[in-house]
Amino acid sequence: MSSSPRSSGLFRLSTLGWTDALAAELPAGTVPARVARVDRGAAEVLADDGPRRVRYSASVRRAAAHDPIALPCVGDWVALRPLPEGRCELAAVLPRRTAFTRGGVSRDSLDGLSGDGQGQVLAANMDVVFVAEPSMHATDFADLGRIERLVALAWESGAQPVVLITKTDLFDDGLADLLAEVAAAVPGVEVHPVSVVRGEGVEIARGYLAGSRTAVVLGPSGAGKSTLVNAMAGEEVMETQRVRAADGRGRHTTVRRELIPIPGGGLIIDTPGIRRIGLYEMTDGVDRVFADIEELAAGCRFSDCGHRREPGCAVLAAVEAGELPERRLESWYKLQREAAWMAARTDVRLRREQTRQWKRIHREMRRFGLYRP
Ligand SMILES: Nc1nc2c(ncn2[C@@H]2O[C@H](COP(=O)(O)OP(=O)(O)OP(=O)(O)O)[C@@H](O)[C@H]2O)c(=O)[nH]1
Ligand SMILES: [Zn+2]
Repeated sequence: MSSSPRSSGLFRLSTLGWTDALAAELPAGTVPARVARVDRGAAEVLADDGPRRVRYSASVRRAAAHDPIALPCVGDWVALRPLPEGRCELAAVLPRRTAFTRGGVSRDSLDGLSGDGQGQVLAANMDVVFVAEPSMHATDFADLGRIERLVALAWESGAQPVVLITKTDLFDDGLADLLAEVAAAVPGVEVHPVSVVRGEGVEIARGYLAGSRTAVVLGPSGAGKSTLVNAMAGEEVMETQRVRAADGRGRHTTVRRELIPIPGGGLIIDTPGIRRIGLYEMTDGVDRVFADIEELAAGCRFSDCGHRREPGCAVLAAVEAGELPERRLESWYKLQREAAWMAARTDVRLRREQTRQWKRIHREMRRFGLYRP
């Protein structure tokens, strides 16, 4: 991989977000690149000399088989190791500064909760998480519960959450009320109306990328994520309204997840709409979304108040007084339950993992004649 002065590789890398801190993590004999897209066992990366498709090294594949979190994902900085004939392999994923991780989804589900305790990283090393929620979706208004869930995950990612209420041109009346309701659902988070049709909010969204910052856009299918990314990039970079040729049902959906450099600076990651997004391991993501309720709870008579029927409950009093929507209280219960369930699953998974490792060690000891039960 030559980096002639003409191609000014370092300049190119810095526009992709490369920093000295990252340079310190780069293993000897490798060169850096940023993942623009992943598919089975290979990634498209942006290196100093342009895009390339690279396969995963054996050690990356092994790590990923052990824990899917270790799989390269869009936004990752990776180390490429040169191979013969000018090819190279993806030899390592550099430590992630931030990561948006959702709980794994499996077939078994319990009480409406599903997951196997494993996570999937949807995007890494972003500074901002845009939570895109349509103001109108079919006949429904913006889903506040979905916003709360995605913002909790966004806080947990380590990046700054920003809510974008999209397609506001479809909304005649009451937009200001809706925006106020959304703002109340995510205290401390900036909320902006966006209409690509009217060209509203696009510049505000672009402003978050100033200084080679990276943002990811997450939200349900049809939220207008790709349309917004196109407007920000000023060109048709994502396929929108793509008709599925095979069955002709006319469903449009983004099939590729991509890291897109924005003219004028910054990068944006588009993601396919996800129907159900489970919580992953939570530290304070849920607490931050419900900071207002946490604050109210400090005023409950009992310090272990469950806010269900206890006397002197300040949370229930706020619901009674119409200061706290009951919907929001229910949403808090639900996300707390899910976070606790996920934590329990993670514990089970870790224990199982340890047992597996012990069994392997015992097997090997036996093989080498070191272990006699
Ligand atoms: N009225 C209106 N329609 C919009 C706006 N933005 C996007 N749309 C339309 O909404 C539909 C979905 O837009 P997309 O950009 O494909 O949505 P997406 O969120 O990327 O969807 P997935 O790729 O399935 O996740 C398309 O028909 C767009 O033309 C907007 O600001 N106003
Ligand atoms: Zn209480």
